[in-house]
Amino acid sequence: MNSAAWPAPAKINRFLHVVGRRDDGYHLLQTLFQFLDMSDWLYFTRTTDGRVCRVGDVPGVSEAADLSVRAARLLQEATDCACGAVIRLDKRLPTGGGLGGGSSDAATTLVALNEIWDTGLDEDALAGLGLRLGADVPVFVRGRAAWGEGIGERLIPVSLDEPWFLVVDPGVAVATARVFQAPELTRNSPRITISSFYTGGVRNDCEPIVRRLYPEIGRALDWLEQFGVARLTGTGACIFAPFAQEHLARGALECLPRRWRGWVVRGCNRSPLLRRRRLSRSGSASRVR
Ligand SMILES: C[C@@](CO)(OP(=O)(O)O)[C@H](O)COP(=O)(O)OP(=O)(O)OC[C@H]1O[C@@H](n2ccc(N)nc2=O)[C@H](O)[C@@H]1O
Ligand SMILES: Nc1ncnc2c1ncn2[C@@H]1O[C@H](COP(=O)(O)OP(=O)(O)O)[C@@H](O)[C@H]1O
Repeated sequence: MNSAAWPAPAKINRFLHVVGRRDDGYHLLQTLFQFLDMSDWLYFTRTTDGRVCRVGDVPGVSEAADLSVRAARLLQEATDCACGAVIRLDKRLPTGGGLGGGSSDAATTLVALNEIWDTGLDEDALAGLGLRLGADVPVFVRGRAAWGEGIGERLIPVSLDEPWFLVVDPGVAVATARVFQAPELTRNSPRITISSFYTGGVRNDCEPIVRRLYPEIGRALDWLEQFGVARLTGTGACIFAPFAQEHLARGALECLPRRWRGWVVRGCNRSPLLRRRRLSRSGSASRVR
């Protein structure tokens, strides 16, 4: 039995610029990923029958589509592993919220089952497998706050300030593909260097599109802006604003209109998963099929 709890933390995009587009339609980004001390929780039981299944309901996510189940099957195939797993997902992060919950569930599954099944892949191999499941999965596998380029898979670890954040969920599910398909999306933001982040010349290029497609998110941004710089994470729906001290963020949370949900959480440069995992140093990417 391996039923210990594994965290699948949230991420935010401290900023997000769209700097181009690949031939396959995917957008080239510049972004800063940071983790939040706020997680889904996953429980794994190793079995010997080779089956991967999920127990329990996850609202809006069928077992077959669940990225944790798909990640387990991918790891199994890639390593010819004969083991199976029963997966239980305690879903805490809003789905389609721009907090990367599904991608994080996939990354935690890859990292946890690599350990539980003893499949011996190293971090690069796991990140490569993760990329097949989604653009955001590699940063969760690596677990370090990062400057991201490409579609988010070219990652340079960074050490950012770790403020408290008030994160607000306006209760709308955003379809990432719909935002990226919008004709008026800015796709040619000039490339910047990391120092621009600290001098304040950054934004989230998806925000004007999201405000138009999902007016409730615009209303939430306007509300949060009274406390400081409010920004969308990823393609939304969640938004965040930093606070220098926890009590200031909690004071703002107390004023939150009742129709929205909010959390006061700490930004972290090392993800809760990184603290939990024990990656094999001798693992070999050559074991990936
Ligand atoms: C935009 C970001 C920023 O962190 O965040 P979210 O708001 O989704 O969390 C991510 O890059 C999202 O990553 P992820 O959620 O894994 O996206 P994927 O499943 O790979 O892609 C969903 C769809 O969005 C579009 N897409 C996604 C990423 C990207 N760089 N360019 C795109 O054009 C594609 O149409 C793709 O089919
Ligand atoms: N375990 C999962 N948790 C959440 N969403 C999942 C999961 N597996 C698949 N999905 C799908 O992934 C999509 C993106 O979900 P999520 O990662 O929560 O949001 P975002 O990409 O906006 O940060 C959802 O529309 C959902 O259908």
